[in-house]
Amino acid sequence: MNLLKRTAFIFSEQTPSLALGSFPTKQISLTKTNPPASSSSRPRRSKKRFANMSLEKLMEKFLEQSMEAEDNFYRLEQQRLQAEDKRREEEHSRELQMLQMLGQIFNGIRTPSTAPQATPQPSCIPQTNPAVPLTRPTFGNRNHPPALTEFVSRSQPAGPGLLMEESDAQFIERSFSLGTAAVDNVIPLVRNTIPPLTSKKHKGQDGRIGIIGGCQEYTGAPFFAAISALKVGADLSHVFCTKDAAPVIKSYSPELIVHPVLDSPNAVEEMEKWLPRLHSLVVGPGLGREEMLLKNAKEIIERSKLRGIPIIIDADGLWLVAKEPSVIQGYQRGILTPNFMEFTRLYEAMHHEPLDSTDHKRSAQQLSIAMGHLTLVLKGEEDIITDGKNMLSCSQEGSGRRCGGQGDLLSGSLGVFAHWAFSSPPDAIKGMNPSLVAAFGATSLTRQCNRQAFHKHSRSTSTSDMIQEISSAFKKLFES
Ligand SMILES: NC(=O)C1=CN([C@@H]2O[C@H](COP(=O)(O)OP(=O)(O)OC[C@H]3O[C@@H](n4cnc5c(N)ncnc54)[C@H](OP(=O)(O)O)[C@@H]3O)[C@@H](O)[C@H]2O)[C@@H](O)CC1
Ligand SMILES: Nc1ncnc2c1ncn2[C@@H]1O[C@H](COP(=O)(O)OP(=O)(O)OP(=O)(O)O)[C@@H](O)[C@H]1O
Repeated sequence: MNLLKRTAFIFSEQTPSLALGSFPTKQISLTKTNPPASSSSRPRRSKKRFANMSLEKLMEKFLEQSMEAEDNFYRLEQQRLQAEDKRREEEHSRELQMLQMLGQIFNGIRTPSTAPQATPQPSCIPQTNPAVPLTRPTFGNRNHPPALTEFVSRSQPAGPGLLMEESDAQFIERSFSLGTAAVDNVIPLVRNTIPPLTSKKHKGQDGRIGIIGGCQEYTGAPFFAAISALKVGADLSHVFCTKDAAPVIKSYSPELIVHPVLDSPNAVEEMEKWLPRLHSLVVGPGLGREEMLLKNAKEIIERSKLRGIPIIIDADGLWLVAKEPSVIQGYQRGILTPNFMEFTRLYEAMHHEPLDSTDHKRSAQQLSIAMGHLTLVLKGEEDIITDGKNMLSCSQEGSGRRCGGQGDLLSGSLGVFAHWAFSSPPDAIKGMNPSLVAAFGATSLTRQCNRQAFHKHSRSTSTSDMIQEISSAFKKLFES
């Protein structure tokens, strides 16, 4: 009723056409109607009721028409999005065809007589070797080299069974840790990957991140990952979770786009529709270990690999990898982020022998190599980051507080850093593996958030407190 009174006030203060835009002025005249001559003799109350009744009708009509207008708007918007999707897919498939042709030409130049002829491929399903990253759109205001340059410079063979420059044993012996020096050496590279904030860009360009996870038991983990991605600088954050987890996750934040599809009968198709729009995928936070959910997650990983999307695998996603390493093995845009427990499980699954826990760096390197030089982030007192050839260690000061969910903050942020790093030209990161740079950015940030939050909340520090620190920790590390 208060709303009605307020509306009546607004209408009566303005001209009809200003008050209701395109709504017929006839209706407005209701509010302007002068009371009948005899009204002065009526009791004051009934006059009020009469006025209210007119307003109710007016409001009803108003609401009806605005709902109609809204419906029209959404219908048109949906048509626009569909057309946009189609355009992008065609563009994407043209780009892939071009890359495949260039790849063939390039192979032909390197080994003219022995290179096998690639069989023609359907335009929209690239058969690109997953070890060869696909180019992705670069940031608006940078003079990036053309796609060919990036393709050629990053198409060094790597992965299981592929040629490598040194033997695996040599890699291990040659391993190095940058220790504290890494902070000085790698942070500037992380900075170089961060897209500048300009008025020239549109929503989505700085990152559209997908999180696969969220089930009946775990709704916090995908939320932490998705909101962290937004806070780090992604424009849009999508969560693909089960039907019953969706309303819960939505209720935590209106800023997340939540798809209740992970347990639907056509889950994979539902999620795949979104892949062309996603820049990176984080698989595992709060996924759970139910067979059907793991199967859907596996299938979506396979389809994302075909599109060259950076894939971060954490938590229950690592459970899946321990059972079926081939799902991600050798994919050069894959990053695993195990805690020690998850690391041990993976190591033992790959090596079929107990982990020698005296030398974490060596074990991490061995596991990365066994996984086809996948980047591995072994979290702990010191975060060990390795792709089997190079090793970084992040010892940014954190705190002694180990509340659950910190790993989710890490994997969500890594989704964004990975997109930025893979979209940067090689010279911005001095030819370093983009996964390593991204992982270093995300671990430094997580630990800095932990430190800052602990400073304020000490033993009560929770992951939500850490997420509140993302903005200032980010500024401190990368923008000052
Ligand atoms: N709010 C939410 O919704 C949150 C939900 N989450 C979600 O929960 C799901 C399951 O994830 P998880 O990590 O609890 O499962 P799992 O790997 O079986 O570990 C279980 C046991 O392993 C041990 N352990 C753990 N870390 C260790 C270490 N560093 N070093 C050594 N041991 C270690 C420890 O054993 P204990 O100490 O009890 O002997 C622990 O109890 C997953 O989807 C995740 O995303 C979380 O993200 C948190 C916030
Ligand atoms: N002992 C430690 N000292 C300092 N930082 C640590 C320590 N252990 C973990 N961390 C940091 O905490 C973050 C999360 O690691 P953690 O091992 O808690 O992950 P997790 O168990 O996968 O988390 P989650 O609770 O989300 O599942 C990492 O950035 C890591 O650097």
